[in-house]
Amino acid sequence: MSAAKQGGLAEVIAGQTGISTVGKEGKGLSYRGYSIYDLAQNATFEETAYLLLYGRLPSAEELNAYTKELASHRLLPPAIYAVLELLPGHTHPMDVLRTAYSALASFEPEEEGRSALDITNRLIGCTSSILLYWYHYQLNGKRIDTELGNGGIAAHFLQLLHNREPEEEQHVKALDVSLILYAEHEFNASTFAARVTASTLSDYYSAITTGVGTLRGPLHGGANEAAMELIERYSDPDDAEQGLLEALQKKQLIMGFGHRVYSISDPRSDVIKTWSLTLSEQAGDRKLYDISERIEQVMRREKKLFPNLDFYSASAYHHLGIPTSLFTPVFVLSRITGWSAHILEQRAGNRIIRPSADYIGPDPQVWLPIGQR
Ligand SMILES: CC(=O)SCCNC(=O)CCNC(=O)[C@H](O)C(C)(C)COP(=O)(O)OP(=O)(O)OC[C@H]1O[C@@H](n2cnc3c(N)ncnc32)[C@H](O)[C@@H]1OP(=O)(O)O
Ligand SMILES: O=C([O-])CC(=O)C(=O)O
Repeated sequence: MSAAKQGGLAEVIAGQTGISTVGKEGKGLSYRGYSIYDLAQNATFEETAYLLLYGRLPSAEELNAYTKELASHRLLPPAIYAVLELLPGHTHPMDVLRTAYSALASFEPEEEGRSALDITNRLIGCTSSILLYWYHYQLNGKRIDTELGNGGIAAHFLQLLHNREPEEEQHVKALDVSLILYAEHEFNASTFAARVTASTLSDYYSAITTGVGTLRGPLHGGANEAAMELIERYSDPDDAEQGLLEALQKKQLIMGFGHRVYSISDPRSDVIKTWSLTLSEQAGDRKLYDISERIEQVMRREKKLFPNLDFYSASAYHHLGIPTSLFTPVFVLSRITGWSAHILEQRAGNRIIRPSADYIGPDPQVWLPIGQR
């Protein structure tokens, strides 16, 4: 490894987990032993959340009760709606989520007989309410009813976003699959950061807001928004190829490509790519998909790099009518499950996470009184 490539805890085993594995060669992604492909094909997001949080698949009765429980959390305390109304329209929606979670901590703290699991379910259930109440209020001063809709998390999100019941069952399914794919990924940066916070015996909300803040960066969850900005820059695939070659010549990072663990492909990318194509064809508009595919070809040819989950999520979300600034918050809606499972696992076998550093600073110095410096 070159000197420049040191750091970032690359390939360091930083602990144990029973929640998910990306496999030894980074291609066998599974949650609690279930392949991501089986889950994306057969499960719902609620079923996946249950699996991650309770450690096993639910029975039909348990799933029904759990889905209802999550739906019972859509109403927020009046003070939270008031806080959301105070946040200006230029606030990044990730800041909105972080702030609302923090505010909720003072109204529904962990200490008052609420377990971390209770709060997890509360946050999964009310995240769309937080995000879309703020979004509509800032966009057109409208105070939406956040309890609307009978469906699960994906249907609720789309209903609040578009102010109507989702017309296309395929749209709900596509978002549901995306939430499954985004739910959990071992010791990624935001999960690891949340575990560090949990390891100090801090409260659950602090660990979750740590996760939100860490996910926001474009090298991690923020890459889905950056990927959309990239794709939208180009008028057609040839334009994209030319633009990309110029960007690579300038040594620019192409967001939505590469991965710390995977070296050949991200197993989640094929699944979301298929959905991106389905949604594009359904919309009768393949422009973004075709541009994305050309970018993928150029990245493979020029850099031997492959799209990660964030890349085709961008065009898929676009066809679901999700504004780009809400892409990373949708990632949060899903990843709360993974973060929470890890916070619980960390607490169950806790030892404070505190690595050591290799000191490369100055040799011991002679103290100079302030007047002599
Ligand atoms: C759901 C998720 O969070 S997935 C990750 C989302 N993030 C992104 O898509 C951001 C773009 N990708 C990246 O920045 C990186 O690939 C990361 C952050 C995902 C992984 O980082 P690292 O493991 O540190 O990758 P590393 O820097 O070692 O990459 C190896 C080489 O490939 C290059 N490279 C890696 N990704 C990219 C990229 N997206 N565009 C251009 N070059 C890249 C690096 O510059 C480096 O080149 P060098 O050896 O000449 O310096
Ligand atoms: O694992 C990582 O480093 C990033 C990632 O793909 C995720 O968090 O889903």
